[in-house]
Amino acid sequence: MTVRVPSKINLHLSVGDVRDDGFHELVTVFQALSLTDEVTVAATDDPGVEVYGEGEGTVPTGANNLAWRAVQALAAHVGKSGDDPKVRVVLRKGIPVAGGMAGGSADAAATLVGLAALWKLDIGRDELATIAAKLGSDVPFALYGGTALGTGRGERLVPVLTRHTFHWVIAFDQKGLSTPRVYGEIDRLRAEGDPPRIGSHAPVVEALSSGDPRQLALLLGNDLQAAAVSLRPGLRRTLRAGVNAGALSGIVSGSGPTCAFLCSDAQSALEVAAELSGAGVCRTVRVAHGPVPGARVIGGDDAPRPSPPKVHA
Ligand SMILES: C[C@@](CO)(OP(=O)(O)O)[C@H](O)COP(=O)(O)OP(=O)(O)OC[C@H]1O[C@@H](n2ccc(N)nc2=O)[C@H](O)[C@@H]1O
Ligand SMILES: Nc1ncnc2c1ncn2[C@@H]1O[C@H](COP(=O)(O)OP(=O)(O)O)[C@@H](O)[C@H]1O
Repeated sequence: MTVRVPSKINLHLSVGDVRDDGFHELVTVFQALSLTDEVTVAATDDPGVEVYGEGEGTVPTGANNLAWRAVQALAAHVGKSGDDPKVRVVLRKGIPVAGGMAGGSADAAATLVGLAALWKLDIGRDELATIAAKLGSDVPFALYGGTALGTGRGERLVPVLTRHTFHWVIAFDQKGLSTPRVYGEIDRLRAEGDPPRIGSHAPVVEALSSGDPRQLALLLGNDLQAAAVSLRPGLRRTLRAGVNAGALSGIVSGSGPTCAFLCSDAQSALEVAAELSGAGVCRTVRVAHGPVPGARVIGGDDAPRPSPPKVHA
């Protein structure tokens, strides 16, 4: 069973204070993008995880892989527990690792959807979302996709109306940034001074319903950007280079270090991507559009072997 699953960016990421459980209270607007991973789950006598593409050779393939944690969580939920569920998970990754685009969360969500189909479970997306939330704050969104307002630690979702397909250029950095480290850095910056905080999400939601990328471009905001830039100062140059290349605006995606640039249309995105590639400020440049749907089965037992993730335009 093969599942395609989107990455995400946060069009708006407002980070509140740290809670007693160590998580920060968030108000965020997620958008799912066409930069995807593909996850195949199959019954096997040789259980485990294989990783190809982004992160091949560095992403853990053992019990720490979020996809494997999803296998165990779903097995426990449906009473199939055993030490080692007899499942093989193959990840074909197009989403940058530790990039702030929720690739690990995407793989966990895809594994839940793929296994539910493989095991022919009578289980809805909302029930999967309760399991997903225990695996990580961003996992439920990868199940639903689209554009959504996230609250709590990001796991409580309501859909947001969008009237437009938005076109993005995505700049991958040389190496990833750890999410807890970036949250720690924003706490440190706030303890030392008072970095500006982004305002309400309401104007972003309005811009999404109007569908005007120019209006949306003025409103993109991320409270974690200051922390990501503090840990990775070169991101300032990347953000400038995207705008100089013709993007309407640029933002650090979630906890970074990936940068996302909003463009006026598909043609402009191709031009910005070409120019940014030549600027020497990042490892890889991709174009993507959003919103796209959440994790969905694209191939079953009888289907032809799926092609690798389509990450180029
Ligand atoms: C920042 C965001 C924005 O969407 O995504 P990424 O940029 O990492 O993809 C998320 O909040 C990341 O969500 P996710 O990566 O699922 O985080 P989790 O596994 O739940 O938590 C990892 C760690 O991040 C910190 N964390 C996460 C979520 C939150 N609301 N407050 C936090 O402080 C905590 O230190 C936690 O231990
Ligand atoms: N399936 C997976 N894909 C990517 N990373 C994973 C996976 N499972 C576990 N990890 C670990 O989680 C960390 C964060 O991964 P990722 O979800 O890609 O980043 P982010 O939280 O920035 O969006 C990685 O550094 C990696 O060690």
